[in-house]
Amino acid sequence: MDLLGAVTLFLVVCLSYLLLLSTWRQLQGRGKMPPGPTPLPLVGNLLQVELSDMRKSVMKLSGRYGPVYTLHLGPRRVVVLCGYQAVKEALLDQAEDFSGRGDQATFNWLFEGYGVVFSNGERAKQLRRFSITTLRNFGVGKRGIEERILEEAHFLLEALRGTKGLPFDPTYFLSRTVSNVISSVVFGDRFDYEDEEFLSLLHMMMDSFRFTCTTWGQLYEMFADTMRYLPGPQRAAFKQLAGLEKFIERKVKANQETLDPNSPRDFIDCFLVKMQQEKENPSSEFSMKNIVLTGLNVFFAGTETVSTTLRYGFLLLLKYPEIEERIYEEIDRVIGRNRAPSMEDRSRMPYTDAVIHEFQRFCDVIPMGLARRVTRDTQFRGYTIPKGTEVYPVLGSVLYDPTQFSSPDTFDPGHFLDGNGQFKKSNAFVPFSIGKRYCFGEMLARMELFLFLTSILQNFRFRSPVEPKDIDISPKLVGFATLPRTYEMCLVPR
Ligand code: HEM
Repeated sequence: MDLLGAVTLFLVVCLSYLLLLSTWRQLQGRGKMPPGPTPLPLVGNLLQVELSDMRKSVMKLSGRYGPVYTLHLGPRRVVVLCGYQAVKEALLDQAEDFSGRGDQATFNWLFEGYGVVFSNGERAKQLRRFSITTLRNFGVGKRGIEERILEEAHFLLEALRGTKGLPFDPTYFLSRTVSNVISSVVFGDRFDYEDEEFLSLLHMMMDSFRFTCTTWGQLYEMFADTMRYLPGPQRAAFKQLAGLEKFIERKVKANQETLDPNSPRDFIDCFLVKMQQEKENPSSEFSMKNIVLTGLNVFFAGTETVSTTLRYGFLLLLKYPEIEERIYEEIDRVIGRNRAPSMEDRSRMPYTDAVIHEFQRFCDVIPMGLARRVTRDTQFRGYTIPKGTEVYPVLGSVLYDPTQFSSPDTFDPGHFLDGNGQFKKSNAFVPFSIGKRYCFGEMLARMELFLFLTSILQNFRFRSPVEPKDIDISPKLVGFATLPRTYEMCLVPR
């Protein structure tokens, strides 16, 4: 055998060994893990999923392997939970076991386990408790924030009047407005709609969020360890996240310089005060890194989710003008034209409430949920899931569960109405997830959705520049989030 032959043989033997080792490792850890498609070495189940629509893929696989199964996203082994029953049994009935946080690879590039959303254990407990209390102290879930939302609605209506009935893309109208509500809490003030820095922050949030929904973003979920060092669209997302981090760092510094511990102005001030109070406590999680990343978590989570829901919801109303018509009737009957809407009106507006619930169900903004992790070796439905294993509670599979909703693929507010036209709750309404790590922005989000929608429809009628029958309400991207197609609309004063 010549030298070339010997080298080739050596390489083939090495490669085969590596492939066998990788397969053996993947299979070995399985024990009594839930069943699932057999993974290939290195790439896992890459060939069994459609990266352009992970929600569809994971739901299809559940048809074959059942509501609880194991999936290999490249080298990442996750347990997938599909359907109302499985998600509820895990996240509610075994809440403590499933209370850990899993990875979201794009965001992990920046967060690395810090900040309230992506932390685990004691850090997550301290940051979550603090964040909930502080938001409440700034009026979230109470009258205080309602006034702030209505004030912001006023600015929005003003800006919308400026469109003068001409077609416009509502994306930034909505994100500026929504973002200003959470900005008032986190930074103590709203931004002017024309503020260049504000617009660039919104772009950074929107673009990095969008990246997580693309095929490339899903590929990154699988091969982040390698791809993070390679060129590609992921680098633009990192740059946007870094830009957001820098902005919050500057805000924290400015607050530090002018802090009066006796009268905290915003979330950041409260965190700074807590840092001072706990500076002698070695197990305190109130650190510089956590203030910046928690501030960014709340700012980001409070912006993209609500504005995407409204944007998708408006498209649905353009498609179904008869539904819009019924909301007008309810607004005119309950609120009238001479005063602003209030949260007290909601219980007397079952149809509007049902439409908003149906927006959230149909839009399925976070379709795969935010990955969880089991906090200890966990017995679940006869399987053993080892401590630390990641879990995907597929919220979309609950929101579209045919055992819970009569016609899940149809946009129908009737899913939330009883025979008398009264609002009907559903346990499968889980866009904010459930259990120990459920979204604590839920109250705020629901107030914003109701007050912004009713304020706009009290003043304007929607018109679509294209025929309703030609409007495509299927999503443009489905990945970490579900995003609607880009569209234009016109507003006619009522
Ligand atoms: C339509 C609006 C919203 C939707 C659909 C939504 C959805 C979600 C979902 C699915 C999770 C994961 C929960 C889990 O793992 O169980 C979550 C977590 C979270 N959300 Fe929201 N969210 C919305 C609005 C907001 C708002 C307005 C805020 C601002 C306060 C916010 C802040 C958070 C935070 C901080 C977490 C992490 C909680 C934790 O890890 O303990 N969200 N959200």
